[in-house]
Amino acid sequence: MRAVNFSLEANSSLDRVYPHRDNPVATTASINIARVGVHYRTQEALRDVNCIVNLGRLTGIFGPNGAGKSTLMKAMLGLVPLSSGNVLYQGKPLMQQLEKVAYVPQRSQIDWTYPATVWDVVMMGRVKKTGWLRSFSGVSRQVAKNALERVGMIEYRDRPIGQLSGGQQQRVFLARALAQQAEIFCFDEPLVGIDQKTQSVIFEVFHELAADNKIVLVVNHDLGESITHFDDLILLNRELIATGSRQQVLTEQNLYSAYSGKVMYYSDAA
Ligand SMILES: Nc1ncnc2c1ncn2[C@@H]1O[C@H](COP(=O)(O)OP(=O)(O)OP(=O)(O)O)[C@@H](O)[C@H]1O
Repeated sequence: MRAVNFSLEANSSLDRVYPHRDNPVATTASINIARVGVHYRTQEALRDVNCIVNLGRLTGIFGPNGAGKSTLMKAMLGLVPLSSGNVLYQGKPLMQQLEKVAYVPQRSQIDWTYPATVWDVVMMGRVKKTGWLRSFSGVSRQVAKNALERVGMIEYRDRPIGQLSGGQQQRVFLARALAQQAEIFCFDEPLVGIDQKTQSVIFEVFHELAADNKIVLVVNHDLGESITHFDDLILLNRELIATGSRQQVLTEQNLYSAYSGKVMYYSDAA
């Protein structure tokens, strides 16, 4: 596994644990999630969530099953309605800037029987730049080719997506996200049901995107070693339990609060 830099932020831990509430540290380039609540009919899925997603950081949304992780991501992107609060990016509602977002939903929400090749799927990532009725430019084709090469899937370009393994399918959707040339990358459970090679490729790309000053937000539930890849965490259980750098969030107390009891997690503390 690659070496991970565990340096702590300059801010004090209290500043970072609830940054939005008490010590706003958001820059205009961050995503600022303020007092977000979501209801599904009468059921409250999220209550009063306040946090910041910083650019240039790999941020994970963690929490137990049913904690509202996917709901938070969907609410940010307008895929489920907010019952309270707002989500701003660069000081303006994120929902009015969705052309800046690449979103990869959970595998279970994708129709793998859809008759599309790997190439078709990645070119769909260019539609926002090109428009539906325009033919794709040479630039778009080159961007798509580069993206497929980046994830090691170029030789599968003519393969129907339904004929790929889970890991290969995830890499194709990662390539589609790259082809979008977005500012904000949102992935819902990209590590579920994938092989080790795909996991390595995914994290390499995530780190490259963060190093390129993109916002990279990932819903994940695995508290194993892969958690060490994340710079910042948002720990949820229907409400915000903690947020900040990974080291600040991964405390026994926070995990106890989120998981209602003792939980095993990977610790990189010395
Ligand atoms: N479309 C929906 N209609 C009604 N309830 C929903 C809907 N989507 C999610 N829920 C409920 O909202 C709560 C939060 O769900 P969500 O999928 O956001 O959690 P999660 O943390 O992503 O869970 P998991 O790790 O199991 O995917 C759950 O109780 C879930 O059953």
